[in-house]
Amino acid sequence: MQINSIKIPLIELQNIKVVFGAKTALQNINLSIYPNTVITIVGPNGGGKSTLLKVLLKLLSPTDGKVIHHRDLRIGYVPQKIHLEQSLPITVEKFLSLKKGISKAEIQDAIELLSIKHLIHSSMQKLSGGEMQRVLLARALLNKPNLLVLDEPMQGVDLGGQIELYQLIHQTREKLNCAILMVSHDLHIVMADTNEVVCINRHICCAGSPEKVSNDPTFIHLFGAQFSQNVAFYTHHHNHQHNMHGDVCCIGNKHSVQCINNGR
Ligand SMILES: Nc1ncnc2c1ncn2[C@@H]1O[C@H](COP(=O)(O)OP(=O)(O)OP(=O)(O)O)[C@@H](O)[C@H]1O
Repeated sequence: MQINSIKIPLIELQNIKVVFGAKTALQNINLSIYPNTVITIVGPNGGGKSTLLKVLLKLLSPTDGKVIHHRDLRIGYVPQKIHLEQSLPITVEKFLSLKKGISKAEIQDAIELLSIKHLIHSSMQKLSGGEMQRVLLARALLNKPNLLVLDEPMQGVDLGGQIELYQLIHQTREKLNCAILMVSHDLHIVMADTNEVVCINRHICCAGSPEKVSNDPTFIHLFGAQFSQNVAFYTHHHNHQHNMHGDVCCIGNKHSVQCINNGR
């Protein structure tokens, strides 16, 4: 059975609770991830985001609750960072070929999709933050995932690189038609293409569209009113607006003062 119906989740979390010793890291977590959707998980440090990813990926068994993976689920996972042995240099090409059961053609496809051909002979240990993220993304795509899980993909990447990397993630999603689940602090960059934001602080504090969440008092309390306004601004989806005379006054993300005022 194809899981292209919006009704069948790729992953379902039911009443998840995770306790570490005396500490409750997560409780009452109910979450469904549907095909072709983009979910961004936000929350304060120590709020349980990484723990939630581990539970989702079945790397950690919850203390209580159920994790249901659809049988056709194929996950591509981009971790926050990987540990590389400095004394054992490995090229990008070799690193990508370590994944079992993957053909040379599939590696080639991923290299082209992520535009990393110029890096294939480079040592993994010498890549910049942005280059490393591209390589990790290429590796995650090798098994043609229908769910891409990204744990803070913009960490260690400079601002210009972040926008470029995010565009690559966006293109990848369009090409593979996959769902994306991402933990990110860079809401102003990722929000525009996010269908749902889930704000976690041990439990789900608020969830919904970026517009809805950025106006939620809990979100404003956690992230501040100014930040919340920026998020609302970046979630403005139209690629143009008209002024009172009917002329187009902004295109893409480039807004003139006039159109911002008109938009309010
Ligand atoms: N293996 C563990 N043993 C004990 N406590 C843990 C363990 N893993 C996580 N914790 C605790 O659970 C809480 C949630 O941690 P988690 O790493 O999931 O938060 P986070 O939202 O990802 O944080 P950050 O934004 O700082 O990465 C923290 O208080 C953390 O100290």
